[in-house]
Amino acid sequence: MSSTISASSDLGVLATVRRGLQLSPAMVQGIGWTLALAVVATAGRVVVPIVIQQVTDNAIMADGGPDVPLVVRTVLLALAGVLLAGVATSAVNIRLFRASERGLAQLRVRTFRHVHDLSVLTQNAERRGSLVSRVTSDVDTVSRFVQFGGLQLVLNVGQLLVATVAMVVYSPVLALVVWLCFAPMFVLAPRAQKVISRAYGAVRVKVGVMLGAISESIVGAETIRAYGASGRTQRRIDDAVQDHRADAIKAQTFTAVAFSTGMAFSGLALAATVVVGTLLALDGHLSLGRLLAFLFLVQMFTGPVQNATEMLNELQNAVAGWRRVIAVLDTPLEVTDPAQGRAAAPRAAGHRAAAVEYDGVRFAYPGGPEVLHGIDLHIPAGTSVAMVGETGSGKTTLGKLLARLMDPTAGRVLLDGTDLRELPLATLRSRVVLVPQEGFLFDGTIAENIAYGRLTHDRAEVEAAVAELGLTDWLATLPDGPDTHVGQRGESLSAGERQLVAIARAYLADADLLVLDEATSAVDPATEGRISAALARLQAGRTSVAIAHRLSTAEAADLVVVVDAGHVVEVGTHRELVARGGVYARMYASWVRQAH
Ligand SMILES: Nc1ncnc2c1ncn2[C@@H]1O[C@H](COP(=O)(O)OP(=O)(O)OP(=O)(O)O)[C@@H](O)[C@H]1O
Repeated sequence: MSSTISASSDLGVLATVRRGLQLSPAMVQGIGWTLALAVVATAGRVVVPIVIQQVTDNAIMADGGPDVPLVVRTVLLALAGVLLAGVATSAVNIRLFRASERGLAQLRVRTFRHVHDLSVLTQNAERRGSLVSRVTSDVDTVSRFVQFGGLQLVLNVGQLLVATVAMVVYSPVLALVVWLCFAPMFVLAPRAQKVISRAYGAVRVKVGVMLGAISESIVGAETIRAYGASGRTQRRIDDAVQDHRADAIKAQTFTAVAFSTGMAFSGLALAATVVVGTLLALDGHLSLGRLLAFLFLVQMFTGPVQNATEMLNELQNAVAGWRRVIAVLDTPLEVTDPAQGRAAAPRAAGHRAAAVEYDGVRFAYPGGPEVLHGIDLHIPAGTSVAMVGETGSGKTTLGKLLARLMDPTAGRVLLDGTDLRELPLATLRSRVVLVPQEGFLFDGTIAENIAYGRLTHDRAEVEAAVAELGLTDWLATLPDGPDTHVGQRGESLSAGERQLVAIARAYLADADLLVLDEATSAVDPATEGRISAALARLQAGRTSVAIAHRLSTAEAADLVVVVDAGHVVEVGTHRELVARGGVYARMYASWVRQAH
């Protein structure tokens, strides 16, 4: 059964951060030094209040009148402290940037590889645009936090601690007053954090939906136009954008409320300090210098508390992003490499045909009914097979199982007696090649697209393959020959030309077993002739299973397999099956009637 990717992992905030950091170890490399530098940077910030206190109490208010040399000495010392703090701050910045970029690159690569390895079923279940958003925008929210918010968090926590220590040293009573003013916030903050966290989680999900809708409308632009569905598509995108907007505003509103609440508490703390501090000073419990220094310290204290809401905002966003990335990484791979991971068997020079066996194969698409009901079928090595049957009978599903794009829900598919699940994927991919109806062409030249079959850069190999398939003349008719650009997804080529490129690509891949999903698009007779000839050469000496849409393919095949409603109902040569007068004979008779 295919697993679908959950919208978001349900790990708690701390667990998410811990897991996120484990996934990008480079992010925390050298963090000890960075934290040590951060301590220096924050300690430097407390220099100014201390200087104010020292200068006021010991120099300006000195018993024998102002002591100017002491002022100069203290200020110079302070200057050195502030400079050191400045250098430490920029070092922290640079180190955090470098580490986070390295870590995020690890995360992107890891997530992308995982997405790539997920079975086609899982990828289908999750809208592709949404997957793209996880590798891009979700990782970016993590990056924003790690690079900016993370630094602020480190510095602010340090500043909070340093300010608290200095306040306690100067006046424990006033320090208590400040803490009491903020006490309600410390109680409220975790609750606010939960609400904000949920709100940002919803925003991340909506970003995925929005990107999904937009990318689908771009990929399917032709169909949308052809069916005059622009209005409907536009409405779907508009709705997705509006949904995202509504959720983003909600999340931002929560953040704004939290921020202004923080401001109110800060104002309260400052006012209380002025009142209580003045009373203490009047009673002679607090010097003027200490009172002045304290006012600065309160600012140092409130700064981080106010920033905390902003950081909380970024942290929430990052945690939401991290959770969605983690959910992708936690989706189990279905089509896994065999646990023992034997190295790919060295390829014998030249190809050799492979025997295929379906052994009690059953299959159901995720959440759907069973579509294959116990298939038993033996295909001898070197046979060309045509699978025929009504639309929806299960032919393509049988082909996909053979290329192990997914695994059967029960039973086994064997290649030369080995269960496909036990073959290292590298071996499987080199031995079995699926030629889909519409082979995906990448933006590049024809030669590059053919070379994709073997990831070769050897032009001679490509040209030899083209020649062996009898396509040299055809290629010469194109504007730039093999260097003709195919455009995005091959849109500058005709459907027939795209098929020829796909055939040449498969030929170069030199597999032992070919799974051909026959194209249904009609092409002109000349191209049709070329395709048939090239296909015949491609199939020669190999085992091939064609999902046939034309009975002419079945006529030419060694073996015809008739699939009906998820069962194999007839197997034999074309002649045998016509003579048997069963399902195939009826299909053939009706095809002959239509064709003539
Ligand atoms: N990705 C999918 N998710 C869910 N159900 C699917 C999926 N692909 C195919 N099916 C269902 O599985 C059944 C078999 O489909 P399959 O594509 O194998 O048929 P087919 O014989 O190849 O049809 P056609 O000749 O039209 O290509 C159908 O009922 C189809 O609706």
